[in-house]
Order: sequence, then structure tokens, then C-alpha cells
Amino acid sequence: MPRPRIEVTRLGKSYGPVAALTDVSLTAAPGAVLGVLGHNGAGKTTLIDILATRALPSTGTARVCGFDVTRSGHQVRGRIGLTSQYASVDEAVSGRANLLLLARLLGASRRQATARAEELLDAFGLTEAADRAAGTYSGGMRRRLDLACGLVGRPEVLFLDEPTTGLDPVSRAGLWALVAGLVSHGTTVVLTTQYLEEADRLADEVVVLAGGHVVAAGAPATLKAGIGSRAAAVRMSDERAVRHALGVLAYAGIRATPDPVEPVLRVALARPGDITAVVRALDAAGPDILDLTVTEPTLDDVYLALHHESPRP
Ligand SMILES: Nc1ncnc2c1ncn2[C@@H]1O[C@H](COP(=O)(O)OP(=O)(O)OP(=O)(O)O)[C@@H](O)[C@H]1O
Repeated sequence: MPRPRIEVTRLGKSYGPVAALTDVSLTAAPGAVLGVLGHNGAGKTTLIDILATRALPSTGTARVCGFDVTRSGHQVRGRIGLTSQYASVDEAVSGRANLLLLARLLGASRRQATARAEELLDAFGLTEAADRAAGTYSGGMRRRLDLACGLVGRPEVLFLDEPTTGLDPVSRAGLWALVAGLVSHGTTVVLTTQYLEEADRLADEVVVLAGGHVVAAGAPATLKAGIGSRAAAVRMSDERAVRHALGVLAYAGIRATPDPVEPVLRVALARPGDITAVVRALDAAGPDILDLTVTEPTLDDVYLALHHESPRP
């Protein structure tokens, strides 16, 4: 098995009396996407800052591409890319000039820098806007330029801090496709996001931080499976129909929960045959059923369940 690109062991970081991170351990393999989730103040930025050598850990160790972030910061910096909402794009100069400058700063010759800039402008759909000042770009173009800037040095690990915040759904989907493309070429991506759908879609593993602690970790599917099963939501015509259906289901030995607001009943589907039993029983409840949908647990459900247990800081 290849060595993980990121190996974090019992990491801690204190700012005076504030414990921003406590006893955090995690790994990320080559070509994996690690999602880091958590409320404001949970410790996400602190974790990324340490991995990107912008802050030193107080305790524990962190290795990126095999290099210790404390002792070998230079080697780490040469192998990572960082993009964030506050990325260092110069708004006064063009997208092309931003990329050229970065490439030159990273040691590329003029010719190599030009080639890399053109390649990235093309890959990120920015060729037409290449000579416009970055400050005139739309939100989506700006994020694509941020991402392109983070990739100039062909990093083995890319840190994406809330890459799609404020983007419309089409631009968000476009950015997801770009991330999927990077990963297929072996780049490891560490993603912080407040959109759980994004983590669900992109991440192979997620860690959920709360108050600087890892409160859950695993593949999205495993986390979702851990909090419960699929459920059927049955929409009835009115409250009277709901009461009738509750009686019918209870008679069939099926427990249902009425929604507190809408005329909807929810039934947990723990076993494969449960849906058939529900439909069969409800058939006897008559024509008041308007709709039946089966819902899968989402990462939102996991998140809500976790934060129900651990109070928001
Ligand atoms: N330089 C600093 N000095 C003092 N406290 C800090 C510093 N940086 C972070 N903290 C504190 O550490 C904790 C974790 O902050 P951090 O920024 O890592 O959280 P976050 O999950 O990234 O939050 P957000 O989503 O708001 O960016 C918070 O309590 C924060 O106030």
C-alpha cells in the first residue's frame, strides 16, 4: 500500500488558553479526497494551516508527502498547493499574469511558465478572459483562477478551503468536475466545506471536528449507515387521513411517526421487505395517500445527529 500523503498523529494546537485542536489523528492516501467538516471555530483552518506549514503544532506530529511539517517545512511547501477564499490572487493584473508570476516564483523558466499558464487557462476555461484583470472576473471565474493558481506547481496535495462558497450550482458542479479530474491524476485533496453535499459527493473520507476534537471519521457511506436506515415518507391528504393511516399501520405492527407540521408519516425501513409491508398496509388506508418517497440518510443527518450530541461552541 502506498504511504499516505498526509499522516497526522495526536496533533494539538493551543493559542494561549484556547485549544484550537486536541488529539487529532487522520490520514489521506494518494489520490484521495479528505473532507474536513465542522462549525465555525471547530478547528478546520488551524488544521489546514499546520499542514500547509503556516502554523506550528503545539503537540503531536503531522507529515505531508512523508515530510514533517515542523522540521521540513521547505520540502512540504514544494509539494502542496493552497487555495482559499483569501487566496493571493492579484486583482489588478490579468489571470494570465497571475499564473505567469506564480510559475516564475516557483522557479520555472520564462518558457516553462508560459506553457504552464496556457495549459491551466485552457483547463479551467479561462483562455478568453486571460488578459482581463482578475478583479473583473465573476465569482465562478475567480474560484477557477484560485484553483489554477494552487495548481501551478503541480502539487501532490491540494488544500481547498471552502472552494465553492458563494458559487451558483452550475459553477459549483464545474468545480467538482475539476477536482474529480485532479484526483484521477493522483492529487490528494483536502477540502473544507460547509456544504455537506459537496463532502458527500467528493470525499472518500471525512473527519468531523467539533471544539478541536475529531468527533466522527470515516467514509460518507459508513457514517450515513451508522446513523440509521432509509425511511419512507408518506404524504396524506390531511390530518384525518394521517390518523387513519397511523391506525392501519399500527394494526399491521408497523411503527410510523407523524410529521409535526405537514400531513406526512415517516416509517423507518430497516429491512429489505419493509417497504412492501408499508405499501400493502397503506393500500388498505384508501385513496388519501398522495405520495410516497423513500429517503436515504444524508451527511446532513449525520452532522445534525453529531451536533445534537456535542453542543455548538
Ligand atoms: N491566531 C489565533 N489566536 C487565537 N485564537 C485562535 C487563532 N486562530 C484560531 N483561534 C481559535 O481557535 C479555534 C479554532 O479556529 P479555526 O479558525 O481553526 O476554526 P474553523 O473551524 O476554521 O472556523 P471557521 O469555519 O470560522 O473558519 C477558535 O476558537 C479560534 O477562535
